[in-house]
Amino acid sequence: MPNRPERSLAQGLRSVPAGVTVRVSVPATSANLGPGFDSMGLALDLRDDVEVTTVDEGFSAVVQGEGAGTVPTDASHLVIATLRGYLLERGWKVPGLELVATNRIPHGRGLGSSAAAHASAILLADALLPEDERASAADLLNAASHLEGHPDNVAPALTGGLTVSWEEDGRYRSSAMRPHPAVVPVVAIPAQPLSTETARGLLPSQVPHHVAAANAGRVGLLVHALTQEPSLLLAGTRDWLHQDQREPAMPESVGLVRDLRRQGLAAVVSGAGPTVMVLADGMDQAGRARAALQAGLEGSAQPWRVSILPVDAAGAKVETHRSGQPISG
Ligand SMILES: Nc1ncnc2c1ncn2[C@@H]1O[C@H](COP(=O)(O)OP(=O)(O)OP(=O)(O)O)[C@@H](O)[C@H]1O
Ligand SMILES: N[C@@H](CCO)C(=O)O
Repeated sequence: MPNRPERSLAQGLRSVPAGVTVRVSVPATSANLGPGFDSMGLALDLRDDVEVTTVDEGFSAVVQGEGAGTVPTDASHLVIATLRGYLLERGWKVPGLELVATNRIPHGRGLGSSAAAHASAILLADALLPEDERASAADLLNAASHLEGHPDNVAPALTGGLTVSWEEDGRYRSSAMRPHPAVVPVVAIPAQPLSTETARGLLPSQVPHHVAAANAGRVGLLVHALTQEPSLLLAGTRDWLHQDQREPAMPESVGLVRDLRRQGLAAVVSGAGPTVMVLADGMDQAGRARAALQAGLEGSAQPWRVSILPVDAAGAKVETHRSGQPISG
């Protein structure tokens, strides 16, 4: 059978043959959405496209767009390293890879760039395997979430739309919903990044019971507001668990969120920040949110990109091409 992998007796690993091309396209995501820390996420219409081709030897990456000139272009590239690690866990290896990434998701801004990279790697690795070796969607979500450390970005990156994720007995799971069509995300993305690791380091290990209870109530309301009644988004996005605690690392963003909320706009810190996102109720409010963001950022010492970033409903897309055969979805 053409392209059938051969067993490597030396390591007991099977090898993906050279000449296989796989492409993946994964959307940006905004996690937390206010009170849903490490559980809620929304896919946004901005994509990273990654293509890998298996070759006889060597690992190299060509990176265009976001991260070009800063991320590694050798075997330590996040997608290449993650892809190889996952294949190894599955009992496979790849002799060499050429990767071409067209990145549009800015790094370290709270828009799920690392989750998109982890999801891309797992999907690409899975697509390189023969069909009878492929994992289920639930297993792919679990694997990518473990790499990320939490599932809130990975889940919407895979399924699109709005997701609620949870962990049970060491396994990550997720449920996807369709957001109400009136919900329009508006983002303000600063030039200066903030690593998720730094932002997580500012969180307390414990919170009072009444704080946890208040946040839990707002998450329930948030799901209702996002899917049924967007007029409740301001109340539904109220958080006490993480945004204020992270203010020292992103004072401008947290100050802007407060200012916008006082104006009646459902503003949140996107993911671990420092991007600020307003979940607007309809296009008129989205226009007001954009103007309010621009006004609030006048005089900032750094440039910000303010734009409407619609919800992505499609999630990740994968295409495979096996030596000479047409690309298949
Ligand atoms: N497409 C990519 N290719 C290579 N490395 C990447 C890619 N995307 C992210 N990274 C790595 O991940 C880092 C950013 O991850 P980090 O978790 O700090 O922020 P984020 O994922 O953009 O934001 P958040 O998790 O808050 O949504 C980058 O600095 C880079 O090292
Ligand atoms: N829930 C995560 C999202 C960023 O990866 C956080 O806020 O730290």
